[in-house]
Amino acid sequence: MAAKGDGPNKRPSITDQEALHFHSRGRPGKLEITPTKPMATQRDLSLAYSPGVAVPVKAIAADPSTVYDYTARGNMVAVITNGTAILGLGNLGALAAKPVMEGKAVLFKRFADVDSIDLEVETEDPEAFINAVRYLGPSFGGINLEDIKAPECFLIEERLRELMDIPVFHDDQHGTAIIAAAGMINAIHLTGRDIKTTRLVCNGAGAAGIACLDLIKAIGFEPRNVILCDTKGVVYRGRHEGMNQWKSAHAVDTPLRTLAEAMVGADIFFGLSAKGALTPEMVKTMAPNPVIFAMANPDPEITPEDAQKARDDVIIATGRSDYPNQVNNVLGFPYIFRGALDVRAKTINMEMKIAATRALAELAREDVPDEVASAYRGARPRFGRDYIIPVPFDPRLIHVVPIAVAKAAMESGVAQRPIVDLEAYKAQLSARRDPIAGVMQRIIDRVRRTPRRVVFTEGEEEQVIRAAYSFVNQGLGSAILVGREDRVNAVAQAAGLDLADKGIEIHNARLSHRNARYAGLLYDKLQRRGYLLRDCQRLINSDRNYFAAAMVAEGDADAMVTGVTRNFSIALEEVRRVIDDRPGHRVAGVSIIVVHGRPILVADTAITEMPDAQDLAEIAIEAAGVARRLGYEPRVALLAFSNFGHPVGDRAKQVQEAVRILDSRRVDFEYDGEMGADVALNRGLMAAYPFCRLTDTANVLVMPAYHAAAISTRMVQELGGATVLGPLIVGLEKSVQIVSLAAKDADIVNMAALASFNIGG
Ligand SMILES: NC(=O)C1=CN([C@@H]2O[C@H](COP(=O)(O)OP(=O)(O)OC[C@H]3O[C@@H](n4cnc5c(N)ncnc54)[C@H](OP(=O)(O)O)[C@@H]3O)[C@@H](O)[C@H]2O)C=CC1
Ligand SMILES: CC(=O)C(=O)O
Ligand SMILES: [Mg+2]
Repeated sequence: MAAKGDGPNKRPSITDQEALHFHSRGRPGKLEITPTKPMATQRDLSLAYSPGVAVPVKAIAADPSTVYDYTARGNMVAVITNGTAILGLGNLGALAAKPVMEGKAVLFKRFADVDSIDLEVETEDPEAFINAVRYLGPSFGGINLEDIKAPECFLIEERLRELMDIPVFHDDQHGTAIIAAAGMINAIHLTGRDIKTTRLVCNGAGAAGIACLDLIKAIGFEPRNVILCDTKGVVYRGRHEGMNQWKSAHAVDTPLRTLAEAMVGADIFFGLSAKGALTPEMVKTMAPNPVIFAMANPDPEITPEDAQKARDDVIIATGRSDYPNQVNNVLGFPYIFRGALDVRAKTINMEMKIAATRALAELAREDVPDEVASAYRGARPRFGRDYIIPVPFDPRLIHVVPIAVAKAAMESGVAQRPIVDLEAYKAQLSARRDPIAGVMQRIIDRVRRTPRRVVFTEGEEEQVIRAAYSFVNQGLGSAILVGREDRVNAVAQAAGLDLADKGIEIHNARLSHRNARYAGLLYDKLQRRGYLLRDCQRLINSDRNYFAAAMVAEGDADAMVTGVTRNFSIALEEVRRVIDDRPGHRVAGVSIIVVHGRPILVADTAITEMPDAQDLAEIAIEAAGVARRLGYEPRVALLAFSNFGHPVGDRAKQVQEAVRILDSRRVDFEYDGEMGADVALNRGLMAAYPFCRLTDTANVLVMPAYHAAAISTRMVQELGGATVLGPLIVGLEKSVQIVSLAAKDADIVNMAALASFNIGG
């Protein structure tokens, strides 16, 4: 299993020992169950369990459809196997299948927020297996059958589909077929073939092989051009040995008898059989520009190295994540079930499978975001021989494939709960994958309605150019890039982006006719701080932060985004030399932390190192203002290490004083303190202080000092799986946001949207 290499498209090294350690470290295995409701108090217990639980029981008994309102059924899929065809390792039994099934369950969650549990059923008797599964229907919204060998898998799936009123989907059949067909559509396109005349050989006549042939024929392959092989060779009409009805359906009239004979002149090879089944000699006999999908796991029918050694014109895909072109059902099952569950589809039919296939094929042809480039270890993939199918880490999959599947379910009449507003559905889907997306969506909607001019300061950086392009392309506003025109255009061109087409302006700070005006503005501000006019001219000419900030200060742009080439504090210092604080406001940093879909604002995460009581009160007011602008009614907790006077400490006294200042200022939002973070965020603990003025857990946390704020936000990000947006700068007269040095194009777009939303104003 060891693999070697580094750099783009090279195989990372994984040893057997690392794989075992990965599975055994910490809590053994890969998944655990987390409750979605609080279980802290006696009252919680009474609601969740007896007596409260009796109420939904009766409601469901009276109206079964309410099970989706009161239980987790609607988002719960069972991954079920008997372990008779574990990957390409063969029949190793139900117990040995558990790591793969746990893996499928976590992929469901990771990629599509579908909850899932693995069930390993110890029987090879199809009837016993069917009975074990059929009665589990009430527990689940869908059944994902996995690694059950052919031909029993066909019988089992067919019977369960008849018996159960929820989607039953054998992933190795249909998941594999969908991904393979999507990759194949693109490979055919790239090699200029016609689907009607393309010749395909499929080695492996089991679950995956048979389903692949069913699907490719449904999308246009001529049956006479498709040859199926198994351990006995070609499946020809009239063959008796090792046959079954599913193989017979794909048998052809042919004198060919062996895989080697079938491969002569073949355009495409599908390998769904076993390691090493395809030899370099066979590859040499294929048609020009041959396409090889060696999909056996974990070891393919032929390695890409051997295939490429045999033919330099080959397009090769495998089922593995450590080579380019991973044709693996992980691209399908999470998203297909997502779409099916969301419309409460009765089944997953051919129309839904074809819709998923086409959506995946089309997505691979689009420009890819930075997140995909990182998954490819920095080498941004472009549609072509080494990128015919999206990568599993593509963040667009979650809002592309489920929508296609859901629409097809609605159009083919199997959706029990059709979705009317597909745009809103798309936003919900994005939020499942990226918690910040939910918070951002309302901002994006507002920004779209009042588009602004945003200056992207570091205009020669590729991720900034991509962000500016995407900002305009999404209809969020217009973009100005600061940089040398020839450099900006060269980077844009290499990235395949036409800036002129989007009306994106480029301003070279050194050559701009506005320089004198901007230098005058800066001189007005800095002349009594030791700066000469010529110093100001030099700063405007040579430093993009000064130039862009002056542009915003002078009203030539509405907002500014910077930060990918300079440290946060340095960039902020430069901006503040040009842009004043907003009168009556305080400049502060507010971060948005999202954990389990719950957004919490934390301040001050950027500016005042050791705030006094007055500072803390002002920070609370700014942070509450941000919460309101984001659409949340603020409940502000002023934090300390103590709770309402105990234990006593100097910092705590500052916080108590800040609360008194807020009292005297009669602010119009809920606040209280001092309290610990646990009391602020846990209703049960807060209940121990019945005089606490917050009506519910806090959604704004004011930290006693910048250190505590910065340390705790980074800790929850690293240890607690939280997503953090910001710090957002608030309290400046003009809107400026500073991204982190590692910001990707999507992060920069988010910050540009926040800057346009005037979060900083
Ligand atoms: N990349 C992906 O996403 C996926 C890959 N796969 C891979 O496909 C393979 C088959 O899986 P699955 O269909 O579930 O398994 P099955 O047990 O249902 O079927 C296996 C099939 O492969 C055939 N076969 C086995 N060895 C050879 C060989 N050396 N030459 C020709 N045919 C052979 C068997 O032939 P016979 O009928 O004569 O016994 C049988 O038809 C596995 O390697 C699996 O990892 C499966 C699902 C998804
Ligand atoms: C990927 C997968 O499901 C298999 O190889 O069986
Ligand atoms: Mg499988």
